[in-house]
Amino acid sequence: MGSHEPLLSLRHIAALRSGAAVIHDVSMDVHEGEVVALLGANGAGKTTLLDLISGFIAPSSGSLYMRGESLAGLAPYQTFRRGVVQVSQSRDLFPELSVRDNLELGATTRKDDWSADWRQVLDYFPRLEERLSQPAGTLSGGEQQMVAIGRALMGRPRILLLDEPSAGLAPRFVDEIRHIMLALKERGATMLIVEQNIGLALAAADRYHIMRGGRLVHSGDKALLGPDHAALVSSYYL
Ligand SMILES: Nc1ncnc2c1ncn2[C@@H]1O[C@H](COP(=O)(O)OP(=O)(O)OP(=O)(O)O)[C@@H](O)[C@H]1O
Repeated sequence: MGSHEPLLSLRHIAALRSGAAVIHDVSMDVHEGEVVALLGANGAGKTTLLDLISGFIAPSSGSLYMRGESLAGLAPYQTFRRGVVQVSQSRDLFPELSVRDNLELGATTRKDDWSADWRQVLDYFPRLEERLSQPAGTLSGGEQQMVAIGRALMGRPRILLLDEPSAGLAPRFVDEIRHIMLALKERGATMLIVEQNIGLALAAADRYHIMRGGRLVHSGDKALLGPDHAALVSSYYL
């Protein structure tokens, strides 16, 4: 049980959706402070894998561990309390509630003082500070994504799962997402990032896995990828 024990560990995970096998024999580790990109075409199983880690779906076989403790049978709120925080593609904001209330919801289960995280989130996303009393539903898609990420950070995640944070966003918001990923990486955050934008996914990544048909078909170190990385990575999608 040294410091080399992974923060998150998946072993031979399989899963069904509506009775069909969609994840097959996936094993992977994410270490503390590591950023891992999960790549692959639509339908490869990336979201399902994040949902398995968060406890929204139970594996049909295999095991999941957080620091050596099994996550089997835990409900999503229990994995959340262990520090697994997912920002789903749908963002799941409360559109009628203010930006402030949406952000604070991320900290409701915390007993400690979260004021430093509040300050940090507003430093990351200054445009949210100007909109704190606005209903979240009135924000642009990019701003809503910032609220979703900010709310996740208010929970002080041990591992942040990001599902396609740039999907549908205008280029300037994609740049902001890149900036925030790099800033989080700089501060030692542990992240598993699903992203169709390969360049964005790899910007902060240490390692990557490519999924196809519910399996990991290729894995590697970002540092070993050459300048043609997008072509190389996408060649595994087909
Ligand atoms: N609720 C569901 N019921 C049945 N099948 C599903 C369900 N959700 C996903 N699937 C199927 O599971 C497989 C994996 O889907 P998943 O959404 O995990 O892929 P993905 O790689 O995240 O793709 P995308 O980028 O489109 O979200 C696909 O074949 C998909 O059709």
